[in-house]
Amino acid sequence: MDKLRINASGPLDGEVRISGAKNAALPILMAAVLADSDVVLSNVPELRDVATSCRLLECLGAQVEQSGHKVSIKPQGITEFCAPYDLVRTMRASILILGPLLARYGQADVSLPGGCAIGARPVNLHIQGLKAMGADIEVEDGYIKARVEGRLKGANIFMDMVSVTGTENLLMAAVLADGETVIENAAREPEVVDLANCLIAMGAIIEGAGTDTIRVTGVERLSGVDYRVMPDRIETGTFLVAGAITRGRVTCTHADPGSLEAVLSKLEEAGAHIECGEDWIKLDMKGEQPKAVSIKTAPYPAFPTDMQAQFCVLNCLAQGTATITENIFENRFMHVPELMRMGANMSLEGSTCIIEGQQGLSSAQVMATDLRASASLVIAGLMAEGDTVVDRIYHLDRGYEHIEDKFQGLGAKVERIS
Ligand SMILES: CC(=O)N[C@H]1[C@@H](OP(=O)(O)OP(=O)(O)OC[C@H]2O[C@@H](n3ccc(=O)[nH]c3=O)[C@H](O)[C@@H]2O)O[C@H](CO)[C@@H](O)[C@@H]1O
Ligand SMILES: C=C(OP(=O)(O)O)C(=O)O
Repeated sequence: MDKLRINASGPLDGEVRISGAKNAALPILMAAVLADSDVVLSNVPELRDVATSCRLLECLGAQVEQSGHKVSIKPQGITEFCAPYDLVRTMRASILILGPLLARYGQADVSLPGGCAIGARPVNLHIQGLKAMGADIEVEDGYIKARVEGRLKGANIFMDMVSVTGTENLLMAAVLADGETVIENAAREPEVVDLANCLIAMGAIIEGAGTDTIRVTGVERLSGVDYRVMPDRIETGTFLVAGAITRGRVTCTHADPGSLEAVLSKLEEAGAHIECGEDWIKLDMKGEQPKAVSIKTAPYPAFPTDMQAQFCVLNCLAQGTATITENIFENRFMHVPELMRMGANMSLEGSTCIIEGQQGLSSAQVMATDLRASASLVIAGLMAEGDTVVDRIYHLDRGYEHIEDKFQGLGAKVERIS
């Protein structure tokens, strides 16, 4: 099994090209099921989750060709409607196939995704919303079995909690439903907006994406599309934090500064000098140690839970003491004990982590437990004397494209070992 070996690297310096967003690419790949002609996507990151999504589409009968960052999908041949356990268990976002299959073909059997390292992650809101649109749904033998006679019906849906994939699933179901659907308390994440833009380019009628009320007027058919996936704001944030903790200078190109306001404002509070252009962000610490910053995660536009682990590391290496409160997932501090093994001064009180900053960390063999926890251990290794070895990096390969090459391009000592 692959591992990453990281050594103390001095200030990072240089440019890194940001890839397409995993969390936008995955729903958009699933949306191809809704089209009645070819869908061609560009800026799709080469990630394990993307490969899994392509396998899932093929398993349904679609023809999928992947060449670099381009994925072409011919959805016309879909004749199977089951997302099997073997695929779903490796990627929770497989649940995003439920809405499109049901809306387009009236049936879907999707293995129930299990709990995972960061929390239980139920899908009750996805199921309730689809039921409100007229679907019959049973959970049997570990599968969500959904059926509808004819088209789904437009409905008014109030989501009890803000759910990103829940909003996306219901949005993809609503675009082919009969009549108007209103999704209230919808997620406002930029990836929801990217999906909505792609659906609109396919012929869907959607208003309000990016606000908490999305209105959809269902249409009878959607056509294929050529669509470019938005830049990955979490990958961008991860490289900026790596620049900040190493007191370096990092420019992210092909990025989307508008999707990162909460993160950039916390980096500025930490003492970073930030400059943005239309599609680039430059961070310069001018050789200074960052200052500790307190954070509370919450749905967009507030601070993203997917950047929480990386900011834990920033605080471990900052001047002062700060608290980080995780409000989205009940078990998303799995990186804390690993960082403590590297000498970090941290303690947990319920959903809050209290962190006292210091100048450096010590190396250790550490284990990645989930995607962003893994990223946090890699950046921690950049400020630890000796070899830090991060095990179980298949989590990282789910969400970061060529991570070791990108870090090497910034002067970091990060290498993949078998
Ligand atoms: C593929 C993708 O886009 N993944 C992102 C998505 O995950 P995902 O869409 O799975 O996360 P949600 O926004 O749904 O989860 C938010 C909260 O709602 C709860 N919940 C959700 C659905 C439901 O039916 N019932 C329920 O109780 C969850 O347990 C969690 O506590 O948003 C998360 C929150 O920004 C990010 O960390 C993930 O990177
Ligand atoms: C939790 C994440 O992803 P997923 O929802 O795909 O598990 C993430 O991207 O940090």
